[in-house]
Amino acid sequence: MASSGEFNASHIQSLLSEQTPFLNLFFPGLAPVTSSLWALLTVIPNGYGGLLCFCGLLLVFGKPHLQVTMRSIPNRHIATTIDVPHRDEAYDMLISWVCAQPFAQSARTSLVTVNLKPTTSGDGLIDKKPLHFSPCNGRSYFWHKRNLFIFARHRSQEQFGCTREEVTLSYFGRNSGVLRELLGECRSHYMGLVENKTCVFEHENDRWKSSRSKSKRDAATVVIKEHLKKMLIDDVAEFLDPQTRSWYYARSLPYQRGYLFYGLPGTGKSSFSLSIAGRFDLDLYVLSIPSLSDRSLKTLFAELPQQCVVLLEDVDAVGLDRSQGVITDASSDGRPQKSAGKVSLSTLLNVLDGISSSEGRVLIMTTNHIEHLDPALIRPGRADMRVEFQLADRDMIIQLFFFIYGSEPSNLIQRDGSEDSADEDSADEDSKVNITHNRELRQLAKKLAAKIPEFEFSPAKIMSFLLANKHLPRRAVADVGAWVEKSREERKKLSRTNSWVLNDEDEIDDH
Ligand SMILES: Nc1ncnc2c1ncn2[C@@H]1O[C@H](COP(=O)(O)OP(=O)(O)OP(=O)(O)O)[C@@H](O)[C@H]1O
Repeated sequence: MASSGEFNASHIQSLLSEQTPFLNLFFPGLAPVTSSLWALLTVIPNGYGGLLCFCGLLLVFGKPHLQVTMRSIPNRHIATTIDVPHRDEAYDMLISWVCAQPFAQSARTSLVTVNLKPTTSGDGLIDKKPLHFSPCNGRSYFWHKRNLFIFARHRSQEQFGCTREEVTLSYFGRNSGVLRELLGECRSHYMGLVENKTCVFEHENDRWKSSRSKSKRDAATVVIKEHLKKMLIDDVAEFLDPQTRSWYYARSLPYQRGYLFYGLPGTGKSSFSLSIAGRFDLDLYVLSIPSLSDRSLKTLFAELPQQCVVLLEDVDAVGLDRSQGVITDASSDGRPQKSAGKVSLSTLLNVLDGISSSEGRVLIMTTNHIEHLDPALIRPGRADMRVEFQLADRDMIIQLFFFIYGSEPSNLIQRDGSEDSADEDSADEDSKVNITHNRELRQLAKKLAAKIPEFEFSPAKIMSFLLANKHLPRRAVADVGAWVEKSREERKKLSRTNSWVLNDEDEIDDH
């Protein structure tokens, strides 16, 4: 009579032999390996040993699948998760908070980035190229307010070299309020970082991407005619007033306002747009028409938030033809030229008026060539105000001088000498030095303005000259005559080169 041990061994042996074809089903192509392994198993007399080997094999071959399952169990049944889209500002909020946490410093796989905003340290000094480490390609566990969280981030390379990123935040528990609270904390942290800054968004692959946060630009730092500056700021303030919003809604009018800033390059159109966004604490969304297609323009406009400033640069680069799929546009010299995949006028007009246009939008279009714009683009409703940004006149030159060399209010320049002497009589020693300094600055400013011809140079050009002498106002005044001559020479040379290029192009076209 066979012992029970023998019976069990032979029973298990036969059982296992029956599994071989079944195993081949799971590991196709590995028949030689699996059959010899089973042969090995079947000669093991002890059934438990065989079972152990079976489990071991399962572990070896099924490990990847097992890992995924084990990982997804807590996610599905124990944890609460929030996905954070890569291109949304919520992502910046989360990442900037994560970077500041101790667990981010000790993560085994990190992503290091330079210049993640902002770059100013606590004491107000610029922290040059700070490094930021954030956990990457994996999961990081961290405790926060007695809850265990998982920060998971996976970066992968997509087509055309784009990086795709998936970020999730989970916590072990079923109360989604905990995650929302943490994200609220991330938001407060981020808002603290961007306080007194203007968030600038640019486009990347048809999506908005927060590109940088810039210190708010004070309107006083952009030198344009005072009455124009005041008119524009008052107009935007009035538009953004909640009462105006109700007024628009009551009449079912689209709550939008458009401006056209035109003028030569370097006259402050973009700078003033930035200062408007900063003044009203709005984000700035920058679109450059030459780098867009019809499709991307539509997508980007559809994704604009409710209240923001949209800066549409170089609108003269839009197609001249109103039809879809336009093939002509205006070149910088004004002559139509062939182009492909550019924004057509009809698409631009549609997105400006379309239902996808955001409410409370302040649209600023800029151009160097107002004469090339289709009247439809700049009619009231699309461009409610048209403002010319001019080359520097005497007043602006003096303002630029004080902007660089001192904080003297520009209206002091208008005073006559008698007020100076009255000031001087009542001043103590320290302020006497200041008054003498101010008086000298005023005289230097007037001299400089007398040497630069009005309406010939852009504020940007004069600014760059003054910046080259930023601590030397007297030298600036002494050198300005030579600078004017040199700049004129350069301009002549440039226009000669341009006309050669144009003539050459004409000849090529004729052939
Ligand atoms: N009116 C101005 N007051 C102060 N700074 C100015 C002014 N105009 C230009 N600048 C300076 O010159 C540089 C270029 O100015 P900005 O980009 O605003 O000019 P723009 O008119 O928008 O030029 P473009 O038409 O080429 O886009 C900036 O650094 C800005 O600070």
